[in-house]
Amino acid sequence: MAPAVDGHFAIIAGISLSFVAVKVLGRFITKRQNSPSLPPGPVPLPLLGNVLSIDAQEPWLTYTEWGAAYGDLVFVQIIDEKMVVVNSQHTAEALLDKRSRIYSDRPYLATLEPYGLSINFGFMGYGDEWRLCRRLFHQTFRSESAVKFLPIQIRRAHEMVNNLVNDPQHYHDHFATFSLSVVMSTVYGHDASARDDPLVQNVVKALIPGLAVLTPERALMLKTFPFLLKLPDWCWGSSIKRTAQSSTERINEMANAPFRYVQQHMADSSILVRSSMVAENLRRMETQEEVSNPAFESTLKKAATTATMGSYETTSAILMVFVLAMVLYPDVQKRAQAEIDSVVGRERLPTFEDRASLPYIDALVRETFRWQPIGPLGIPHATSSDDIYEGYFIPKGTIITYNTWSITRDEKRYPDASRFIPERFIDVDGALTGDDPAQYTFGFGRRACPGRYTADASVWSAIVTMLATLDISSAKDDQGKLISFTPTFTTGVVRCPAIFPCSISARSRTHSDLVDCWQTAEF
Ligand code: HEM
Repeated sequence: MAPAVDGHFAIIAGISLSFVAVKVLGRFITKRQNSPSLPPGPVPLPLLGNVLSIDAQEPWLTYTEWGAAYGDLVFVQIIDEKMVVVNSQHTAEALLDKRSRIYSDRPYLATLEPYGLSINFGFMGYGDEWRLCRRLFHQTFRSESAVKFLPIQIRRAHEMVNNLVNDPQHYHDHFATFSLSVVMSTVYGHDASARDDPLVQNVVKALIPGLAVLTPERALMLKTFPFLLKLPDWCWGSSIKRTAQSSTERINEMANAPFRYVQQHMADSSILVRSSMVAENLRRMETQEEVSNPAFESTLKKAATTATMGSYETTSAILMVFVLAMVLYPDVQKRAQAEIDSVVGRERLPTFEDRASLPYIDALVRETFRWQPIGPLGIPHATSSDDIYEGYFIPKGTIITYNTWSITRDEKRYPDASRFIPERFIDVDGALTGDDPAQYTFGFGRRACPGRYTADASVWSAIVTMLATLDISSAKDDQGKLISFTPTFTTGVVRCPAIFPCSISARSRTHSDLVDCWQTAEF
């Protein structure tokens, strides 16, 4: 009988197991059916994902094409990384602004630590240290505080025009000096000399090679082969380690030298210390015992260095875009100069008090930010937990790339989008429209650019002063023939027009006299 019992038992057990298996399978299938899927996207290859389909030089062009094929949200697999590309302002706001609790992290970059770039809080993960850096930064650069820098910005713009008239060939260098001299004043109270300033040179020495290594390929290489940073000096391939070490040394010097400058000035009672982000916070640190000094000092140094890094390439790249537009669209330049002449006259230079009466200049500034965005993909965010948006599953740790380029190329919003047309921001009454590209060119949510008010004022003061005093046009060769060129752009953290031939000169005798006045004026 025993075998019969066993047989029954086996049958019952079999039926039960099958029942459980069917139940589990049923649940799995229902879950698969009900569970949200990843956003649509191109089919990935095994191991490599979609890497080979992406334009390596201008990835935003590929993402814009995919946006047209798959919609606002596109899922992309890059080797073992998940990425979601956001192709519209509306969806970027819905995720990065309205759900900023989830979408404010940054992806891990294997290049940051070894090259000394982790000092930049713009690349830090979302956490307490980032929060403290951002708070210190915000105190100095929020819109109400940033107004106190306006006189410095105007003064530096005058100095820049002076440099441009005297040495027009090196226009790009003068833009870089302008952008760094503004940030050096605001952050360290340092009045940089117009040329060859040692603190400015430290920045250029550190950042030109430092930012160049911030490419996704370099980060991927170090993530995949971290031993490259540990190779002994005699070994082939150890140059990467040495480049990383020297980058770290240069960045440390760039961070420490201006900090020491403020501390030494504060210690010397005979020197009047200019108000600046670092001086104000060091003073506060002396009076607030509860602040842990070394930790606070290190955070302050990070916030200050990030301001320099955040300003360096961005402001000068926008001014390069402006000059390119003036060379290619001379009628725009004429209309802008006519507005300045009629509102400000030719006897004085524009100031911020004139800004509200110069709508065409503001439209031109907006178009400069839109026409050739200097950050076509901004800085990527990352999710810190799982999310579901409009039925799509976005897993924790996904890289979120918002495609600013595709927003600027939306033909419904910007007809003839590839042309430089400031009039698109002017309404029928001649006033500015409500469409301001600052809503998307400075990023989104809690990580949106905290330097945008200073950036906007620097760019406006530089552009209005150049338009008031200079003529910018195509360069001519020795025979007087126009030199034609096809604009090209650098790629890297910031997309900037590569140096192109152009002619920059004072608009008239009156204007060159004004330039001479600034040269001799006591500021
Ligand atoms: C033309 C000028 C500029 C443009 C177009 C620009 C644009 C941007 C963008 C797109 C981001 C990333 C935002 C995001 O992740 O959503 C960013 C971040 C940042 N920018 Fe700017 N920026 C400019 C100038 C400046 C200036 C002048 C400063 C400093 C005074 C600055 C400081 C920063 C900082 C600190 C961050 C990192 C914020 C964080 O991660 O919390 N930027 N900027």
